[in-house]
Amino acid sequence: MSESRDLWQDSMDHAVAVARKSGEMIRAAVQNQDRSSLVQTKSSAVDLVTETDQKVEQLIIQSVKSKFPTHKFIGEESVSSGEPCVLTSDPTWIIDPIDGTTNFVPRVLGGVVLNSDTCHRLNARVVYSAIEDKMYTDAERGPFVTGRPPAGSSQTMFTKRWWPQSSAQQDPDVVDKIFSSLRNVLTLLCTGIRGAGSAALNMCAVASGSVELYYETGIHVWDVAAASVVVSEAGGVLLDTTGGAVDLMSRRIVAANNKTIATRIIQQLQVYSPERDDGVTDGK
Ligand SMILES: O=P([O-])([O-])O[C@@H]1[C@H](O)[C@H](O)[C@@H](O)[C@H](O)[C@H]1O
Ligand SMILES: [Mg+2]
Ligand SMILES: [Mg+2]
Repeated sequence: MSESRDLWQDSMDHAVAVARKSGEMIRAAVQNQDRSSLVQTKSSAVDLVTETDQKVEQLIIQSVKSKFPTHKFIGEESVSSGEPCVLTSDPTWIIDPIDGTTNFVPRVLGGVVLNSDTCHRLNARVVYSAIEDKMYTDAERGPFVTGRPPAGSSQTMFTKRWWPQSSAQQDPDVVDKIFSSLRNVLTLLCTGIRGAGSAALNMCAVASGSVELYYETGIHVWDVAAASVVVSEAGGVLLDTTGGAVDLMSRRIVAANNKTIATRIIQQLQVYSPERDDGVTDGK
């Protein structure tokens, strides 16, 4: 085994182990009737964080630091507390301790509370649906081949549901663009629309072939970093909502079963551009 393969395997093993520990913490919090009293807000009154999000992120960071002291981090709650959101060429763990906090708070569960993390540059990644106890780690096994054609199939009709999603928006112009895009795509033949309340789980649904498409603007790098690797490895397609190559810091993403489906939807979308996660403004 090469040195980089060893590091990849070590990182994957560690990510899986710490995701399982995080899952125990999340499930214990779900049993705790009082946890909604620990909810705070971040960038706006509808941007929620709980004590569990913060504790899980610290658990992951401390655990990874003790195993890989030189690795870097981009964590949702750390960035929210003022840490930089910068991707360098160093191995970097991109952490979303709970993806789907707005479901976690009122205990609307059903598999939408999860932990995702990824070690950028090694492509080690884990998306763990803590409530379902389902680990999305390997495109060759597990949930990806349970009788459904996975992403990457040649199916080009919308025979299944597809999942657009939007986080809360305060800007009426942006809301107009969201509804206009939705009106355009609803006129295409599809069997229905859904949203799990978790960007990462929506993308894993594309990877596993449960749905054909997911798109969203306003997500952050930690919402989609790990799941992007899962989609790619399952043979799916990732693009920017502009039709260009996906840029994880741009906060825009389309994940689809194949390029034909992605392109048909992109033609219907009205593009808007939230402030990038890395703060870069030059022409993007
Ligand atoms: O805040 P969080 O629960 O980690 O992540 C959110 C979820 O993925 C949600 O589905 C998506 O619509 C938001 O854009 C994300 O920010
Ligand atoms: Mg998230
Ligand atoms: Mg989160």
